[in-house]
Amino acid sequence: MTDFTVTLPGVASAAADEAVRSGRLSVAQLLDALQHAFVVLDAQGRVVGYNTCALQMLELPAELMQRAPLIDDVVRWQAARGDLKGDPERLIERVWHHLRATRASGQPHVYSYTTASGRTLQGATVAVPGGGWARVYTDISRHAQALAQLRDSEERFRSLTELSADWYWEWDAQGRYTRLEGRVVREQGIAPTFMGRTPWEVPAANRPKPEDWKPLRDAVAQGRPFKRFEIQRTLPDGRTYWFAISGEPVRDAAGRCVGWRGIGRDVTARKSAEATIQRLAYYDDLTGLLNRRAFQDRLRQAQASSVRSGQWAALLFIDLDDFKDVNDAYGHAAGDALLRACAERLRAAVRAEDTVGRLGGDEFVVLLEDLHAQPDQAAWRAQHVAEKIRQVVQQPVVVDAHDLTVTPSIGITLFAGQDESAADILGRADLAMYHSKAAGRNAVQFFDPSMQATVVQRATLQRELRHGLRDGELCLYGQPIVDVRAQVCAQEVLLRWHHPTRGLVPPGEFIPVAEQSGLIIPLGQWVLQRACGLLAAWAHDPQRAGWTLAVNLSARQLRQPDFVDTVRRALHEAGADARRLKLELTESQLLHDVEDTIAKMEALAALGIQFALDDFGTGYSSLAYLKRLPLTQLKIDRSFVRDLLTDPNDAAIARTILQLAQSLEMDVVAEGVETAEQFEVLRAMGCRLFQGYHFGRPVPLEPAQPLGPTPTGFGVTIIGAASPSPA
Ligand SMILES: Nc1nc2c(ncn2[C@@H]2O[C@@H]3COP(=O)(O)O[C@H]4[C@@H](O)[C@H](n5cnc6c(=O)[nH]c(N)nc65)O[C@@H]4COP(=O)(O)O[C@H]3[C@H]2O)c(=O)[nH]1
Repeated sequence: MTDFTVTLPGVASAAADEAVRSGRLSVAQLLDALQHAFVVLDAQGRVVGYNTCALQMLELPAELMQRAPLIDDVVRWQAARGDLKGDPERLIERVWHHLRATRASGQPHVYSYTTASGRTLQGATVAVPGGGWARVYTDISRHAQALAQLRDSEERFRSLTELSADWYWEWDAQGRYTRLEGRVVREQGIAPTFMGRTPWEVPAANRPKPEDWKPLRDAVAQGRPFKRFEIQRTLPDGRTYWFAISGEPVRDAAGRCVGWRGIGRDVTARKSAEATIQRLAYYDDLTGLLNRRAFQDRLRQAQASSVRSGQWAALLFIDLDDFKDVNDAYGHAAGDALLRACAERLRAAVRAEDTVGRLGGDEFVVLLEDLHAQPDQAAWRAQHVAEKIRQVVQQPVVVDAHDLTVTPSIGITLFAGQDESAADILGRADLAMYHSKAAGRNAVQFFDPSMQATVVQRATLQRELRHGLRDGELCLYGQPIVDVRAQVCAQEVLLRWHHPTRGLVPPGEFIPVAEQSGLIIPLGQWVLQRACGLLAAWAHDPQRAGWTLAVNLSARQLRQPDFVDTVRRALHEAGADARRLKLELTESQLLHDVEDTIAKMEALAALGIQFALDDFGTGYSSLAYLKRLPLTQLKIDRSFVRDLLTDPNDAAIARTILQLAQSLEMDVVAEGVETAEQFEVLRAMGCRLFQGYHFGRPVPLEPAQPLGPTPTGFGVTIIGAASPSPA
């Protein structure tokens, strides 16, 4: 056995090199210490050197190696033991081929094999000067094992993604897909669309808006894991599918997020099952309307929201009269068709935000929310909708060439708040519906008798108002507006209705009825025409020629598309001076469709018409918005004037309005001035125009009355009787 004393530059440390050089450490010992096996062959391929590690690692018997065997014998021995697989003679041929190739090329030959005992060795053969070879072996069993495990795990992962509905994905740190794996990915052909893009860059049916992606993008931005983020996409073949992705950040050694990985799961089947369950659980199969359970839920929500909004809501209970007869006479299929037609008509008769349900059989329910803060106004609106429903339901439905007609009996109840159960409310509406049936069917009844009375009264009033307008029962009164010297400079037109049996009906009672029924349009037009007529007549009267005439406008009038033309025509036909006409609006009227309102006001202002803002201070006017309107006058609401002398708040409000008007270059009229003291205080505050009982109550404007002295002694001239008329 030869012991080598060679220097291996770069392999051993300088100290080891020194130790070897000085003979204190043999190369064999050094390689033993490094856990490398070392075998040296001479030019004939005979083993001329080896270290202890070679015997252990290669598991070669010392007797064999001490005989200085040919490499051929060692190979035969190893093949016989099963370390090397194949025919020994062919193996020997291969060994020699590599030995020669190594010498010819000067390059080492590196190879690995697994012994019969399961050890994986990596060998490197180098040609050494003088014609021999050195072979160094390293035991790489642990590394090979780890590699095999990794291969196994990759294999398992691959079959998992092949067999399951889940797929695997990886993103870079920006959330762009960098890897997609799995059968589903292949089958759905999504990889070309996804790769290199973030999920939010690929269109999704359920997330059309950028903010729909916020939860996912936040998780990515903050490096947080996320679970089951659901996305609905349309496949290239047009089918829709749903998937849910879950992921976690991948971090580098410093803990920085360098990317993401996770799984995507096809949840289409679950989604469609959920949709079916939802439909079955909440919707009526026949009509697609909400079923009883879902409707009761909505009713409870409506109760909660009425608490927040302070608005009344109504529940309408609709039962079809004699529906059973249709079923008996024409069969169930015809009955079903009729129910479906009714459902459609109900849906069409209400606003999109109202709720329609079917409780079963021929019983339908309609929920109307946010009707009004006042119960009687809410009742009136509910009645209006119920009447519309009554009309549409009784239209014939053609089924199998038969004209089928049913009439509805409708019960209404109003509710606000959560003091009663949804079942109670339903019960009340149901009871009211029975009253409708008892009252002869095809009718609408309220549960609450006083509500019923109000609604009936209003319906009567509406009918009578229509007749009253036709029969000349309405007339114009005027109330003077005076200046600081208490001289009349304008009049406000106030409508009066001389009812044949009820006497004088105040406008507060009939204007809302006229507004709701739409009668306000012809009524308002009539007022405008008469007012213009008056202005034209005054133009020839030196005492009144300088007066302006203020006319109240309703919100609905202003919303008429041809409103500007209507006013222009009224002025033109009467031959009145537009500069003498003032239109009074309230703040709430201006809130509706601001741009349209401004456009109309500007068109009218261009004709010379002036605008006053009535009841100022009681609404929500924003100053920025006030500045945009062509207003010339603010009217301080009489509620502030009433307690002016006793309530410092009201005084402060009045003063502020005056200052505000001054800065906006507008006039101010103080309304409801009833005493000389109020007049004095307001005058001292800088108010220049006044209106109120102190100067004159509203009195008939037509036919024109002779002017007379004022009873207040302020030198005010009023039109009409010398004594105040009832307002
Ligand atoms: N307590 C008190 N009240 C005073 C005093 N001075 C005047 N009033 C009353 O205050 C109301 C002023 O009219 P408004 O604020 O425009 O309020 C009007 C206006 O909004 C509406 N209205 C009247 N005529 C018409 C009209 O032709 N068209 C429209 N759309 N609405 C009208 O009806 C409302 C009520 O009118 P009226 O009952 O005539 O009531 C009038 C008038 O009689 C006072 O010193 N003390």
